[in-house]
Amino acid sequence: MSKFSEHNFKNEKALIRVDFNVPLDKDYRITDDNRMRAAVPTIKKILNDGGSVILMSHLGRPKDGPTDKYSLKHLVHHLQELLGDTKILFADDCIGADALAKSKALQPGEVLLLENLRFYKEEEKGDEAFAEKLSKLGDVYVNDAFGTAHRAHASTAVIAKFFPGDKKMFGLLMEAEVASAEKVMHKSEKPFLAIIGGAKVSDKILIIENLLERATDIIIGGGMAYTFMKAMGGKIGNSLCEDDRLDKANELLKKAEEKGVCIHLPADSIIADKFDAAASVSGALSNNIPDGWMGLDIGEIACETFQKVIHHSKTILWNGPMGVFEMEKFQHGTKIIAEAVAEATTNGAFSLVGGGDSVAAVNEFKLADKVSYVSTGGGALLEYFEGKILPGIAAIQS
Ligand SMILES: Nc1ncnc2c1ncn2[C@@H]1O[C@H](COP(=O)(O)OP(=O)(O)O)[C@@H](O)[C@H]1O
Ligand SMILES: O=C(OP(=O)(O)O)[C@H](O)COP(=O)(O)O
Repeated sequence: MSKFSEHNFKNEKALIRVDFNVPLDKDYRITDDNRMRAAVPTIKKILNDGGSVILMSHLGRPKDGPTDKYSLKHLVHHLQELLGDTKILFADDCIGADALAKSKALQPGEVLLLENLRFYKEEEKGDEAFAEKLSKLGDVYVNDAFGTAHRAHASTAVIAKFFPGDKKMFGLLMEAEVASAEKVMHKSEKPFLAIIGGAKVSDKILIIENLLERATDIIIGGGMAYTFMKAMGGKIGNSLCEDDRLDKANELLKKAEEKGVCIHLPADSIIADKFDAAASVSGALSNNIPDGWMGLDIGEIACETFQKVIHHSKTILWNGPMGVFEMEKFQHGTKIIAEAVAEATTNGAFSLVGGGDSVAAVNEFKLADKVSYVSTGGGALLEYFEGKILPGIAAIQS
């Protein structure tokens, strides 16, 4: 494995796996370009060295080969805006004669964007022959797709074997993602707090289990808190609950006690009479929610308790909102937690925020630059903190 910043790309064609899997509206306008912007420093360093760049990515989950809806051609215009004067070409296939000819003719300072890798089923299958064909397009392989690092696909993992050790490396984004995730996972200064929220316990069981080995405190908020509340004998009305996970919730609580990890659940909640922005709203203890009502945000007591825990922590990992923050009436808790994490960061804590909704929340509250690191990974970051080896990382590090 070679170090990106030490590599001189002059006259080289760098084949970069990026994660340009960005959300598009019905008119193909990009509604969140974070992942594209995050790849720009890597692209610019190569161009500034006098190299050229071939970008490959997936977009969405196309099932039936080439589909206009999932074409990366919709991204060319925005990429041009992000890269200014740089000449950008598009190949309407990611392998084959046209892609090969365009990559061969690419001049230093130019960028070639390839069509969606997932138009070939071989990509997701991790097909070796397909990976080898992709590898022919560049002299150096750069993996900058942290958002897709949990996939053992042809372009994210298998392709690495077709490049020698000094011609495969992480890009700047991947380096930063891996460094901040490793800092939290393996070098966390204590007290280490994990804030886990969002809708479903089932999505977060493995991460909680793994964090029980490392964290000092775990705050559990959002819809998933009510499964824990019910498991402890509470009355949760119509709040979100996964009845098939009640035993698991109890098991996690017991394990936490045995390991001396302090689990913090929201003592009180903002409750609503329906899941609707126009619902009637009231407050209740989270273990005594009246029938017909549901907890959609954490309450004031919970906010205060959680703020205190956040302020005395030195390492903070945050994944998942505290309530239905998409509706204004239920975003208070998530906002308070975001502000507390930002304050703790100002006071010296290291904070890592990841997951689509938590990142959307810190962006909405304009706090993204007040936390230590905002990850571009959703599933990838979760799997990392579940303790899994991410194929996209392993393929470069091995
Ligand atoms: N109390 C709640 N009841 C129902 N849904 C909730 C509640 N709290 C949070 N949610 C929902 O959880 C979703 C986010 O969960 P999740 O996808 O796990 O987070 P992330 O993307 O940050 O990992 C949001 O759409 C939010 O509205
Ligand atoms: O958006 C992505 O993951 P995420 O929704 O977990 O953040 C990545 O681009 C991976 O996409 P995939 O889940 O279709 O493999």
